[in-house]
Amino acid sequence: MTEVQRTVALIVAAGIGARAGGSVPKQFARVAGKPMIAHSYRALAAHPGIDAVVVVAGVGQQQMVRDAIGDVTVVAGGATRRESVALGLAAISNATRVLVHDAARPFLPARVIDAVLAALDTQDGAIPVLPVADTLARGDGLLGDTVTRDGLYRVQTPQGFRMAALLAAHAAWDASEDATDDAQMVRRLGGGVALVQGDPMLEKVTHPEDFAAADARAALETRTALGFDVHRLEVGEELWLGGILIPHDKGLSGHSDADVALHALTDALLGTIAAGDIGTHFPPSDPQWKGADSAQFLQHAANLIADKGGLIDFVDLTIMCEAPKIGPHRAAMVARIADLLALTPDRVSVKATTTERLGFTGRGEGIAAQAVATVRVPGTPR
Ligand SMILES: Nc1ccn([C@@H]2O[C@H](COP(=O)(O)OP(=O)(O)OP(=O)(O)O)[C@@H](O)[C@H]2O)c(=O)n1
Ligand SMILES: C[C@](O)(CO)[C@H](O)COP(=O)(O)O
Repeated sequence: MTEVQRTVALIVAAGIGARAGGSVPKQFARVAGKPMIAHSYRALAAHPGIDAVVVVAGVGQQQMVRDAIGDVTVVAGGATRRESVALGLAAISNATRVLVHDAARPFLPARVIDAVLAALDTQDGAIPVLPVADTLARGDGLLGDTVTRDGLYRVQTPQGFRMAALLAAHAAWDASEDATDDAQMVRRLGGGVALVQGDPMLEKVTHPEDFAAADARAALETRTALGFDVHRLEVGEELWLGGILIPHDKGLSGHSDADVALHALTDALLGTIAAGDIGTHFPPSDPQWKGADSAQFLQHAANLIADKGGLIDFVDLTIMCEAPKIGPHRAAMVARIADLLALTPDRVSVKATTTERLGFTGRGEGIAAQAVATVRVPGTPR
C-alpha cells in the first residue's frame, strides 16, 4: 500500500547575513519589490505538493516574519544553519517528507520543487545542483593546482528528505562538527541523496552585490495600463473625489462612495497585472460594497501588485468636470493617493480639465476620470 505523504517546507531564515551587511538580516531586505523571504514562501505555500510551511527565524524576529509574509508558524533558530534546521524539525509533527529551503534563495521555480519531491519516491534525499562552469584552482596569492571540475556540482536548496532519514541524521550528528547543509548529514549516515537539475534563478543572495543580481534575475518588466470611469452628479450626495471629501452642492452617486477618480486609478492598476477590473473584485451587486470607501479598492489593487513582487512607479490621473474646481484640492488628493499607495508624492500626478461645457461633464451631469499607471512586475516567460 502506498504511504500517504504529508510534506512540510522549512524555510531557514535565522541567519544574521553578516556577509551581505545591511540594516536588517538579508532575508528581510527587499528584493524585486518585497522582503526576500516573501518570494520563496509564496512559491512553497502555493505548491500543491506542500501541505504546510514553517519558518525558522532569529530570536525576536517573529513579527518581522509575519510583517513580511503574513500568518505562518515561526520557530526560533540557532547559532548555525544546522542548529536552525534541527530546531525547525522539532516543531514539525506528522510529516513524512520535509523540504529545507534557504530564505536567502528568493526565486524558487515550481519545476525544482516537483523534481525534488519526485526523487524522494526512490531516495532518502534529493537536492538541486548546477554544474560548475569555471575552472577551479587552489591558490594563495599565486596559482596553485587546478582542480578538476568533473563530477563537481554547486548545491542549492530546497533540499528534500524523507522525514525519518533527516531526523536520524540530525540525531546522529556529532555536535562538535558543523555541516553547511543537510544533504551531507543524511549521506554521512548512509542515506541516498539524488541530484536533480537546479536553476540559476535559485542563486543564493550572500554578498551585497547579489541584491542587484537578484533584482535583475527577477527581470522586472514595465507595464502601463489605463483606467476610465464615470459617475453621475446628484443633489443630496457627498462628493468624494481623489480620496478626499469636497464641499459641493452635488455629489457623485454609485453603489460605493462613487469616488470616480479612485475607481479609474484602481482600474489602471488592475490593468497592469491583467487582473480584470474593479467590478471583478468588488461587484456592484454585492451589498457589502454599498457606500464603501473606495480607498480600500485602490489598496486592494496595490496589494495585488505587491503580492506579485511588483512596484508602482507612477500614477497619473485626469479628472474631467466643470465644477468643482480641482486646483484648490489637488495637493490634498496627491497626498491622500500617495499615502494609500505608499508612494512619495512626486510619483502621483493629479490633473483636471473641463470639457468646455460640452457633453455630460460640461452640463454638470457627471464627472469622468481617466488614469494611467506604470508599474514594474517580475516578468513571465513569453
Ligand atoms: N544560524 C543560522 C544561519 C543561517 N541560517 C539560514 O541559512 C540560510 C543560508 O545561510 P547563509 O547564506 O550563510 O546566511 P547567513 O548565515 O545569514 O549569512 P552569513 O554567513 O553571511 O552571516 C539563510 O537563509 C540563513 O538565514 C539560519 O537559519 N540560521
Ligand atoms: C545550504 C546551502 O545553501 C547549500 O549550498 C549552503 O551550504 C549554505 O552555505 P553557507 O556557507 O552557510 O552560505
